[in-house]
Amino acid sequence: MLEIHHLHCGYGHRAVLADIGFTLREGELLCLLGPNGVGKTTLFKTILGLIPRQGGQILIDGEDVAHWPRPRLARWIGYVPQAHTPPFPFRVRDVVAMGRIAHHGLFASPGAQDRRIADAALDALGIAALGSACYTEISGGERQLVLIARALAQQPHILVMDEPTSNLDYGNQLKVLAHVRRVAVEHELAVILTTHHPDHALMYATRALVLDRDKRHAIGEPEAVITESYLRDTYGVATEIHAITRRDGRRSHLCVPAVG
Ligand SMILES: Nc1ncnc2c1ncn2[C@@H]1O[C@H](COP(=O)(O)OP(=O)(O)OP(=O)(O)O)[C@@H](O)[C@H]1O
Repeated sequence: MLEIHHLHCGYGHRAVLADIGFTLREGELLCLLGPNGVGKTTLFKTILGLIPRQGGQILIDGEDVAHWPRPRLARWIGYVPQAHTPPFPFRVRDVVAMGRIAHHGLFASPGAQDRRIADAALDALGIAALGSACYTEISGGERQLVLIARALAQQPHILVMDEPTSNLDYGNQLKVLAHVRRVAVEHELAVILTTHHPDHALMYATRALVLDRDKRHAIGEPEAVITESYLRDTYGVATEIHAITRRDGRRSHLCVPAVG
């Protein structure tokens, strides 16, 4: 669904990432891991057309998006930004309904069906009770959940999420990742998200894309690319990655610090 070929990203003459390539298929959840400042958000902004690419191709459904008008791109890609400073004190329910703008245009009011979709997104994330609250008066974690609900209400084909769990409590981190994973499978949504937690990728991702300090990248099954040597070389910490069998019999991998 999304194909990235030899993509070069950066700001003006400043190169940040070079020669990035990967594909993202429907139903997939791709986790992007890499150290602070390596260029994860820059990659997302380039895919979203928020900054011009420095080279390469970004194809959606086989077509280069270089000259796509913004509304067409918005019908395909939903975005959950890293941080969001609310400009106006909208009600939470209205912020989520804004996700429907991609389908009807900026000046159309959301209809009953749009309201139902927005309310269902709030409900699915366990924040239906916040619907009437003022967006500027809820906590950072609640705001993050609202932005995720807005992106899901948009019903895009591709969902790009920049550290969607960074402000969430432990329970909400797991609930959001499990929900997004489920939506990806059930609605053939292609998801790419950044996280700083190897376990998020090991537990929930279908594939992982890892960037090292030299900005080289590797993509593959999470346990194939998130290795003890990658974590040691990239983050300077010793870890152990263990294969586990869960009580329901499913196999998984977990990363634990190797305490010296
Ligand atoms: N608007 C900008 N103009 C110029 N350089 C920028 C701009 N925004 C970010 N950068 C630089 O681009 C590099 C990559 O930043 P980016 O935000 O993409 O990193 P990141 O991997 O998302 O980091 P983090 O994990 O800390 O969120 C950094 O060196 C940063 O200083």
